[in-house]
Amino acid sequence: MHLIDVDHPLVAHKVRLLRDIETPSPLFRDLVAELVTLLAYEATRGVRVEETEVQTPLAVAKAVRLLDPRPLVVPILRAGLGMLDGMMSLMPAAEVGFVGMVRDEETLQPFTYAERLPQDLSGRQCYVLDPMLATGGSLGGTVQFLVDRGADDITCICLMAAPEGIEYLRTVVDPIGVPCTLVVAQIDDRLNEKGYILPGLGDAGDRLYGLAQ
Ligand SMILES: O=P(O)(O)OC[C@H]1O[C@H](OP(=O)(O)OP(=O)(O)O)[C@H](O)[C@@H]1O
Ligand SMILES: O=c1cc[nH]c(=O)[nH]1
Ligand SMILES: [Mg+2]
Repeated sequence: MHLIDVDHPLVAHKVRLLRDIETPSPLFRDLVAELVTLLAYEATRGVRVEETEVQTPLAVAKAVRLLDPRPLVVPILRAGLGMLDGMMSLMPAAEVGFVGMVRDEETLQPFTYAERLPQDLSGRQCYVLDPMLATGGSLGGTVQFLVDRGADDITCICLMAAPEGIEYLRTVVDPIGVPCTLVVAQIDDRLNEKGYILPGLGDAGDRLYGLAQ
């Protein structure tokens, strides 16, 4: 697994605002979208393109266009949905598949309650979105879904990751042998006893959309 820890002062500035307990949901949502576009710039560096030409008003220029099949963006609901618009604004031609997962707060095991992915993902580049990589169960489970459908190139984009989650993801991804990149804005210190990232930002889904019952 290839790890990219994005080191950029604007990213760090926005992460501070995101962490702040005083940041209200509307601003939190805007910050998540802004951060995603900054991370996506790094994450899509390897997006597959083919050479073509374009007619300008003056001459023919060499150019590139996204290669088919188009990339697939996969937000992990709920919190990953907050990252979708920012990603799609950078890559509007991409398609979108959905995975809904929620952690059991006692066992910390993810429960899959929704899944809408293309049957055949062979030859597709997949971009998985989830702001938080804590134990890694949710992201690891999603990567496994994609690999089972034939995905052969996976990039995960997270805002915050715990070292424990990164190591767990490696144990899922490395034996599979599919190229996988993890792009993160911030690697935090550790998990607390309830599986929350420290210092983190709390529950990303709740901060985006309100308290879940
Ligand atoms: O790495 P893990 O230990 O699996 O934890 C991370 C998961 O927890 C959060 O989702 P949550 O289960 O709170 O669901 P939500 O997005 O609906 O709030 C987060 O968005 C990740 O999906
Ligand atoms: O810190 C954490 C861990 C899991 N899910 C979150 O939203 N935040
Ligand atoms: Mg949550």
